[in-house]
Amino acid sequence: VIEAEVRSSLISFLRNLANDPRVAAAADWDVKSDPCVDGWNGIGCDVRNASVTKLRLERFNLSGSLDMGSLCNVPAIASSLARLVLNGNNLGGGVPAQISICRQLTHLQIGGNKLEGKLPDSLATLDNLKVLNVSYNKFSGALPNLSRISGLRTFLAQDNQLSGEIPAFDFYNFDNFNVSYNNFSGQIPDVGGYFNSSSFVGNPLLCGYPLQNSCPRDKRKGVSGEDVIMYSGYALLGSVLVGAVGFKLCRKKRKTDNVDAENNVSAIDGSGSKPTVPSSEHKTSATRNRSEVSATATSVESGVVSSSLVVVTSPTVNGLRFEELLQAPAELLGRGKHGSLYKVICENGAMYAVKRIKDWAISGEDFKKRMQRIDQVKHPNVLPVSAFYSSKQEKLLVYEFKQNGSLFRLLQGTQMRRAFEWGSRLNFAASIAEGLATMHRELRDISIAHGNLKSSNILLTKDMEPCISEYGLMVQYDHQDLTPSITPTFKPEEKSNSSASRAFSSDVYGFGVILLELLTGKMVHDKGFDLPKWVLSVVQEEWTVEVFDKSLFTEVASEERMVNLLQVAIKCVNRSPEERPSMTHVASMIAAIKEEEDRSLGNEP
Ligand SMILES: Nc1ncnc2c1ncn2[C@@H]1O[C@H](COP(=O)(O)OP(=O)(O)OP(=O)(O)O)[C@@H](O)[C@H]1O
Repeated sequence: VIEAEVRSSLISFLRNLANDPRVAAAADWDVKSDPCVDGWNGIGCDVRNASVTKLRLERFNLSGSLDMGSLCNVPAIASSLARLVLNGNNLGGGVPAQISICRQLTHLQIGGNKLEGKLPDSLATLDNLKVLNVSYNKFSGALPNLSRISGLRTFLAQDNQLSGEIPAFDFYNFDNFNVSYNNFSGQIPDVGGYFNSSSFVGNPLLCGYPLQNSCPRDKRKGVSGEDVIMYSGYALLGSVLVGAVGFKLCRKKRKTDNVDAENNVSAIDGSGSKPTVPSSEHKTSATRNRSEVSATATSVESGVVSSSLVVVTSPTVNGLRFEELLQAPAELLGRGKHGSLYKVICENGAMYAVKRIKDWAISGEDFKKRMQRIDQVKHPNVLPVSAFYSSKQEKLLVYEFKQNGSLFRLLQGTQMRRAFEWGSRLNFAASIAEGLATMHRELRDISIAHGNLKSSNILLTKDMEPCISEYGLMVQYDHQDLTPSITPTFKPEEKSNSSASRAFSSDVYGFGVILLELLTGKMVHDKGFDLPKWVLSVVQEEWTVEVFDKSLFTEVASEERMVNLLQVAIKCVNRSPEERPSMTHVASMIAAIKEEEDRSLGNEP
């Protein structure tokens, strides 16, 4: 039964929306009845949790306004409402900023109304949004920085009076995109060939590909980049380093036994202003294979000087300076359960991905040892950490930024009929297995597994080779301590006698899921979809061929080897961790399949 507060807020929202008592009455919105049990018109529920998840009133003759406050200020609604669909009515007024309190919204569809004013900036904080349709309204002004919503797949804003520049969207992620017939200006961000001019026409001041009119030369640069910088400027380190007014980067002696990151707690809190950073010279030795440098932060409050950043020098990060990292604009790329990821562009053009993990209960010394041990194992299919930083509250891990994205994105593109052929998929499987097997072998003695293996953590190098990122960032399940720090939601319940072997077999499970994604073209990230379960049910019905990605059959792919790889995947996702093979075994099974594939290709006329 839906609680009274929810019912009365819904009634208030719906009555404002309808602006006509007859519509409200006809829709059975009655505070004395239950929206889920008595089936109010337009309301969708999750009956098990007694919560309202959808509000769908398309072409319902509504002529009122959006009173988002009465809806979203009720926590029980804000935490459950995923879809608000009001297309094709006569709604007027604006979109109130309180809409962002409804944090679970995945679909906001308010196209074909008479809504007006500026779209609130708070819209850009709706991190779960996948579909946003504001088309055919009277919206004006600049768009909020919607490019920060990494999961956005559909953005429809055609036929409004929107102006300003188009945010630097990553068009790769979009299934639908349309901003035609508005007043947008400036250069169109790189659409990467995913959308044609029909998505942009009818904006006289817009220029560049895919429109015919090229941009004036001096305006070409930095338009969309500035947007990103404006939004994100200093977001990363500004928020990390409040309270610290002076930073000095100093070269330290090679021995780093005095690096005690726990000391610098006082220099750090989580609020948000920009630190002042006096310039200082620092160069790492290019001749040394591995050197360590630490940056020093001084807290005004405490006067404590403390070490912070450890740069693990490699050819790609030689010369990386902490101060440069601090000053570089940072763009938020993702905010997961366990940390946020930022893209940082240094002055020299070098790009880094900085992972910020909060509340990892590991001592600074242990963290440092852990990172250094991981760094000692080198494999071409594993992305090394370039630098790391530790305080009691948070850890920062700096990686090279990989512009070609992740396997997750590659597979998503495949769902949109972009080619990813069988041979490459098999190579991916073999390379990831090799990389993971090496890491497992070398780090088994100190029990460091990956901990969060999934296709978005498999990045693509510039040669489109896969590399495993974020190895070992997750605290392991300690047997005594029953707080599982990281367990991807798709994993089955596991009962293992050793936390270490549990972590390694979890990686094998994660790898099995990646294999299934490669083979089926379906993504495990889709909420509520249990890919291993689905595959097993199909295979048990002896419809094995049905599981494979249809696009694989357009080429001469060996069905036999696909089935062999599927069998490896099924072994990996065994619900019992003890039954799963080791990664070394998995890698050798896949290598054998690959050899067979190569032989068969060689034998072909
Ligand atoms: N070094 C990198 N270079 C380029 N893109 C990266 C890099 N590291 C991660 N990404 C991408 O940035 C996005 C956000 O990363 P993030 O790690 O926050 O997401 P996630 O893997 O879904 O979450 P989590 O790892 O916290 O479970 C992902 O799409 C990921 O593929």
